[in-house]
Amino acid sequence: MTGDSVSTSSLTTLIMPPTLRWEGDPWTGSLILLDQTRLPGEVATCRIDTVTDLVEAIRSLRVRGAPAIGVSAGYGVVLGMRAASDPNDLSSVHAAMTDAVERLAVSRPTAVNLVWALRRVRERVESLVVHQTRAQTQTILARDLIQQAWLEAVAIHQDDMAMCLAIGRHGADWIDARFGNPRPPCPRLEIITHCNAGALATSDHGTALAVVYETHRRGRDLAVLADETRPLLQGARLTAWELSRRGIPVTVIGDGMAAALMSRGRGRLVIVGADRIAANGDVANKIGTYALAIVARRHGLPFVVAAPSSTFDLTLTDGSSIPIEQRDPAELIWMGGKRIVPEGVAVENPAFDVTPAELIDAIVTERGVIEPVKAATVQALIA
Ligand SMILES: CSC[C@@H](O)[C@@H](O)C(=O)COP(=O)(O)O
Repeated sequence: MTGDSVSTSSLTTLIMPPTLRWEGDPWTGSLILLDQTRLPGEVATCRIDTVTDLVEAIRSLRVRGAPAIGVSAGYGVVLGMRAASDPNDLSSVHAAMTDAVERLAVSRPTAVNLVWALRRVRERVESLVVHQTRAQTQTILARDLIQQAWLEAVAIHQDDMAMCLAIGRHGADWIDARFGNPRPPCPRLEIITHCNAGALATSDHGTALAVVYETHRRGRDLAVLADETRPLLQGARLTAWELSRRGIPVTVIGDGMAAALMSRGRGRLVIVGADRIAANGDVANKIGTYALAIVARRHGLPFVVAAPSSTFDLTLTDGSSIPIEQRDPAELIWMGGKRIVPEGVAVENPAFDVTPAELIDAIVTERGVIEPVKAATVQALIA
């Protein structure tokens, strides 16, 4: 893995660089990731050429956010196929694909977009292999197989951008219907969000933040309160960075502050993203989301989730069986290179929690809005 870096201070007027992109052709090109572990201090990219490097990048959150993990994993399969023991042999490339899919699938357990994208690439490659076997003539070369995998990865990438834009439109329609005329003297809409469900978590635009961007584009006066999101500070480091770069007023608050602010009339709406949504509408998202949903209900604020259909896992009847990633306790024990938890004290670090459907007022998808949130309405839009 190699990379380039530049200090952000000289870049404040530049547009955000892409979260991820493919550079070059399918056979020799690379996946270029914006290294999110280095934001906001540095805008640095890393060049990914192997499955091993991509697994490391996903685990260490260089690339993160459910949709962005899925899109990069699609390209990761291409990298794996290219590294086959005999890149000119069909069965060797096929075996390398299976190996890449298996290794990438376990890189992070909660975001279902990862296995969704891997399945799309695998199915496209396998349908060609089956076709080839039936035809009994060698019409498909190993390099064609790699190209087909890459074309599917590109399609996933493009679909993700289109889904985010559609989520933005449906979410902004929902806000217009709920809060009325967006033009002044309409009071400022203060939106609370958690973690980062923005352009950095997707190919572009985001999910929760796509709604913010579209609502802002339509002329509504709005501002965002961004939870800092302990322990890795995606809210403070990433959401605040991307919103300020796009000219949206943003204020960072500590994770425990939302209830107190709401009790004093602050915040009119909560919008968050999702990593996996069960068939009944239970939502797994960054740890702290559940607490935010409870305090939003207590104070009468609508609690909205924004996610593409690729985030739904209809094989799970409810959220109790969503796998929750347990991350290294060191993320909590250390801060800025200093130990903040005494030696010998136990630490737990679940990265996600599950918000029950009953606390969610609406789920905005690229297909429309699920409201009320329950098994029947999820089924009607997503199945
Ligand atoms: C559109 S992103 C939705 C979620 O993936 C996001 O809210 C989130 O929880 C990200 O967690 P992360 O651990 O940073 O990958």
